Amino acid sequence: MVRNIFITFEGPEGAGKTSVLKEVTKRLENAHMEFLATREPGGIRIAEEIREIILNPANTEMDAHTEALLYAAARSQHLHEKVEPALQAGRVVLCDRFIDSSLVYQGIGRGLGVEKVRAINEFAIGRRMPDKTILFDLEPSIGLARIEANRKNEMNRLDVESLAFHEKVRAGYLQLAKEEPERIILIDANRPLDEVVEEVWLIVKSLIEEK
Ligand SMILES: Nc1ncnc2c1ncn2[C@@H]1O[C@H](COP(=O)(O)OP(=O)(O)OP(=O)(O)O)[C@@H](O)[C@H]1O
Ligand SMILES: Cc1cn([C@H]2C[C@H](O)[C@@H](COP(=O)(O)O)O2)c(=O)[nH]c1=O
Repeated sequence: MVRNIFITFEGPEGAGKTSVLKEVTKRLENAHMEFLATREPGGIRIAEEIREIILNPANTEMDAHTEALLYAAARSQHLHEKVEPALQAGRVVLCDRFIDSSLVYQGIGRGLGVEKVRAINEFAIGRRMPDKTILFDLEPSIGLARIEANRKNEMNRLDVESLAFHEKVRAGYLQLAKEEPERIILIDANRPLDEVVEEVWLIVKSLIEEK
């Protein structure tokens, strides 16, 4: 049975997207589901190399336009090389971040404007949008504290932005969720990890079953 569905995980830093994706992946494996779990920026060699450049804390001189274009370039390559083929093969695709991250981090956080950032992304990805997006909502101070508390988590060039930047990002996500309630499912990420995993698993399972 073809179950191609494109689901993205979005949210501010430390909201738990990566941790939850890992657990959901295990459950999909146990259910013998054909799926691809991937991330942005990255997921393939070229995009991982672009990721290194964007997130390197030493690259302090990077202009906001350059940053937006690099994210869009990584997204284009990742989409065409990995995501589209998986969807065409009938797989469930789960992706840790996608276009909404650019709309809020570059469009709102950096102040480039959502519509300008959307336009360069339309060039990068055409009409492809996620079927559903799970938005992990969390106060940025809590997410950043989670990252800092775990010494294994390195702070990247975006993590070290001011709290005010991260608060704009969160507000941007909540605004997007208001504008697109059909696509964006808002969840409260300020709960114990196992509770969040359970909720997200039920959402993913029902989306796949509805397909
Ligand atoms: N619900 C939770 N409660 C407490 N700690 C959590 C929870 N979810 C994740 N964490 C911890 O917070 C840190 C960040 O989690 P994770 O990497 O999953 O977040 P993320 O949303 O992917 O962050 P980023 O976008 O910055 O990569 C990790 O140390 C993780 O163990
Ligand atoms: C896709 C995308 C990401 N970002 C930011 C968000 C995070 O700070 C980093 C990615 O790190 P993570 O640990 O994998 O979450 O990049 C962005 O600003 N714009 C984007 O399009």
